[in-house]
Amino acid sequence: MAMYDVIIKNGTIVTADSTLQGDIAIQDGKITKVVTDKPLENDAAKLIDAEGLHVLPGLIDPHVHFNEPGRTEWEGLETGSKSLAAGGAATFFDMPLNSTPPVIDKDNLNAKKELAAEKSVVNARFWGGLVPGNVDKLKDMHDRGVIGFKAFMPPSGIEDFDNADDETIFKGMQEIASLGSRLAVHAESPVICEQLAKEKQRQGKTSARDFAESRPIISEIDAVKHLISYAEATGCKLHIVHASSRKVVNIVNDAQQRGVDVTVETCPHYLALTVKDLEEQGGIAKCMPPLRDNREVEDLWNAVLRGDINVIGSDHSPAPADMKQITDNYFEGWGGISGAQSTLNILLTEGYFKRGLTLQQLVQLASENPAKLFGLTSKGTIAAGFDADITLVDLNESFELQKEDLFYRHQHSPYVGKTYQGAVKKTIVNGAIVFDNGDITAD
Ligand SMILES: NC(=O)NC(NC(N)=O)C(=O)[O-]
Ligand SMILES: [Zn+2]
Ligand SMILES: [Zn+2]
Repeated sequence: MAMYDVIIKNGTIVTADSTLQGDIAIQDGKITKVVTDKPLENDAAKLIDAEGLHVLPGLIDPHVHFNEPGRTEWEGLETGSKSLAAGGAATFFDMPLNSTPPVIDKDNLNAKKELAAEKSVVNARFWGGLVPGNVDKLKDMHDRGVIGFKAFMPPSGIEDFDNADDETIFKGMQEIASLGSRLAVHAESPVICEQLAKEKQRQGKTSARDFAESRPIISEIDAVKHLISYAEATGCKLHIVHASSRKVVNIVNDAQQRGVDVTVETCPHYLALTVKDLEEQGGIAKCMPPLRDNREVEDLWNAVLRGDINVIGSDHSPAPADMKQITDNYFEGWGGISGAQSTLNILLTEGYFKRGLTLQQLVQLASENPAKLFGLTSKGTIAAGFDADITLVDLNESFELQKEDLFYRHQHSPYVGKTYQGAVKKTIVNGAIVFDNGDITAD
């Protein structure tokens, strides 16, 4: 009998605190040893030669919509989780909406948990939904392990997940504060967005730019300020998802300075795409909040580089191709980008290679921070005692993303055709190799 299940030999091991050459031993799904001063004896059932590769903690994607049960023709836990594995992620937090029924009570949560246990090739955790009328259901979901709660200020686009009015958000925050949990919010002002959208459409202005202008940055700022006031009044921990602009991040950072427990996420698409991509690629690049201009992209990168952003979520919100087709009216067509497989590629190519993001910063943002923020005490780094969630990357390999490379149910993404530097070679989840050189190898 070999001493270990797996040994990863001689890779460059990156954590938020260090970058060291060494060996990793894995037993029963856990990292049992990390040795950087001498080689480990080759006493394992499986030896992985990581010479020339970088070894990162598996990414944690805090924001995906996998749509199962009820809308698996849009994605599904199997295809969604395979795409994450192919992109180097070992864990996801699934949003409560776009699955039907949505996760707004314990029974729906249990149903989704069971499906994920059966179908996901990576670790799954869940957000619970806060919608009008379900404040008294939050505790049950909290007791069953949701990562936090999620509400929408503007309409969500899904008829069984209503947006939360102020009273729901306030009462919800009081309850969530008493549970010690966190409320994540899609923060765009429903008033500003609705009025501007009406005006645009009345004038027959429905281009990509018109759509983007109908959901301006100020609408995010207004919503975030409002939510921060509620967080201060109730003591509820707050999380702003998919901030599209540095200006939004600044509002969060100011509140953090005052001691408010508010955190902020941005997404790869706000760091890699602009409204020009929406004009050129059409519906495939439509999302809410919309893509901004180039200056916003650079400003947002500066926030990332300074450590002013807490986490990166893909906000993978897929839909079938026909729902993403827009001919001339950008107010129609599904809002949501397919991107879960590309997060690490974008952070490496746009961040590490182009803008000086260090690998340690990358690991902190994409792994350690989400683990710490959401209480995953055995994840987020590579150290003895932690779960063996590990991603092997070859920084010397570049590739052009092809449709056929995508594991999504619908093989489309605004990143297809783009060239990335740095390729995921293996993804290990709880000690098992689930992605290996282009193939899913999970049972
Ligand atoms: N119903 C959705 O999945 N919406 C999502 N859509 C986006 N971001 O365009 C989101 O997270 O708001
Ligand atoms: Zn959202
Ligand atoms: Zn989302």
